Amino acid sequence: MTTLLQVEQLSAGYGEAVVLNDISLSLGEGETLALLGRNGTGKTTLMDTLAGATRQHGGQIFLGGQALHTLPSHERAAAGIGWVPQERNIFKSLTVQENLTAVQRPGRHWHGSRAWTPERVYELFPRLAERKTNLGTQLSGGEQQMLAVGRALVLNPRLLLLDEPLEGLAPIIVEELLRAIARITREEGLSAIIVEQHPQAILKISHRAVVLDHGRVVHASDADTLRENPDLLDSLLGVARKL
Ligand SMILES: Nc1ncnc2c1ncn2[C@@H]1O[C@H](COP(=O)(O)OP(=O)(O)OP(=O)(O)O)[C@@H](O)[C@H]1O
Repeated sequence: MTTLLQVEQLSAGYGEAVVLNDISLSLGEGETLALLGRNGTGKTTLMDTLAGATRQHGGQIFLGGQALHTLPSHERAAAGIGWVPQERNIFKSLTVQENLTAVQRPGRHWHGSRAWTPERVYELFPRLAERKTNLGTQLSGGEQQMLAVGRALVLNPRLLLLDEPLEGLAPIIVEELLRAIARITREEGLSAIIVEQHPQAILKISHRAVVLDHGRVVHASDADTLRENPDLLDSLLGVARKL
């Protein structure tokens, strides 16, 4: 398995405050990582740090062998990071179609995979196809999340970062998004890191799992180890909860 992402002794935070301490992890090409932990343990900070949106205090990040830690955020996007932050950064004053075409990088795709285009995004999310001419403000929360994922896909990333993509969505939309995420990752082989508060659904489609507590890695294994051992999962998240 070729290593896609290599994180070494990463520490980062906001201003002088250090939130992440000595984080090391790696992810293979085509693998999905479930990033777990109770509230406030640093999951979002880690995603933001990979995307270049925090203050890095130490350590290194490599994507496909290329050093990311020296690059500003927009150059990390060009290097292959597709970031879907918690706040779903879509352009609300543009239509669905404009949101997708504004950021599209049509010429780029990796390892012979099929390039993502707005048309492919519509095929993945038929609800968006019906809303092509709607403004971002006219979309439901679920549709906004689909559009946020679609915007990251048309950048044709090497690594997709999904921060709580299911948060606050109706069960039927959660099912649709989970199916789409499984298709993108499991079937199409796009590498991803997914932060989620409800771990079972994400562990089912992930290869690897990492649990954070107090900004440190307290568990790293294959996803099945945690999925098949709910007591271990509870104790990892439960221990964190008591602290
Ligand atoms: N912009 C910020 N400035 C300063 N501190 C912050 C900022 N954002 C988060 N923090 C702090 O960093 C720590 C980790 O927060 P983070 O949001 O990364 O955790 P999380 O595991 O993603 O939690 P959640 O599940 O609630 O999103 C917390 O102590 C939080 O207060």
